[in-house]
Amino acid sequence: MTVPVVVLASGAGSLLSALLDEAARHGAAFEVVAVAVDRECRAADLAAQQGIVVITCRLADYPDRSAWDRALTEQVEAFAPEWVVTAGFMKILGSAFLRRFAGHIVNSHPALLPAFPGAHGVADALAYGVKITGTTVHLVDGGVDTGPILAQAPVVVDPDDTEETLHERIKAVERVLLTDIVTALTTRGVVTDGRKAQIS
Ligand SMILES: Nc1nc2c(c(=O)[nH]1)N[C@@H](CN(C=O)c1ccc(C(=O)N[C@@H](CCC(=O)O)C(=O)O)cc1)CN2
Ligand SMILES: NCC(=O)N[C@@H]1O[C@H](COP(=O)([O-])[O-])[C@@H](O)[C@H]1O
Repeated sequence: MTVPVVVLASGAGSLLSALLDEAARHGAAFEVVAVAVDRECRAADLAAQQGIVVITCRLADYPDRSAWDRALTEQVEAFAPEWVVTAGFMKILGSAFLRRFAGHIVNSHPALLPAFPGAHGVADALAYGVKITGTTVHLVDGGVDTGPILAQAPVVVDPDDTEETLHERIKAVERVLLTDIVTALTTRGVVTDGRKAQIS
């Protein structure tokens, strides 16, 4: 029995693609039952091409942020996911969504949290001059990129890196790490104790 997962995305969809490849594997632990996006993006096109339901929930279509958050929550809830994965989803989820899926939202961030949180983690790390950055997979809590960390992996910064070249190398690591963690969560679950999270 596969575990239902909804993926939220906003961008090129390479992390989504890795999740879909894993879900298509014989014996996969999870199934992507829907993809939710906040804008037209390649991730939406990729999902549609593979016959997966795409939920498009644009902030501009709602009177305010709370209404958007409630609408996104209701539309995702309709698919009864066991887990929600934010894979390049570029909106901060609000209280309705966080309450409904508390403890069951996992995010991939392209930096070694708590360093460089937010929407521009790769650019911020490059600008700071770090020699090593990386990726973090974490549970989403009431903050932004503050949830309990599930896994991290390092990526060396090259002297001639641009944001694009560095981000592509980070994504290559993310695709493997996020897929492994989603598989682990959907087969073994997770135990949290304050800031600490341990996959069972
Ligand atoms: N409540 C939470 N929502 C989300 C989290 C989280 O940790 N808590 N993680 C993000 C993903 N993310 C970093 O990994 C992230 C994405 C976007 C932003 C942000 O500041 N977004 C702005 C708009 C930026 C833009 O459109 O370019 C906003 O929402 O107003 C911060 C962190 C997924 N959601
Ligand atoms: N703070 C959120 C954030 O920056 N998320 C990042 O967006 C990229 C999506 O790539 P993709 O569209 O190719 O899957 C990923 O690197 C992910 O960590």
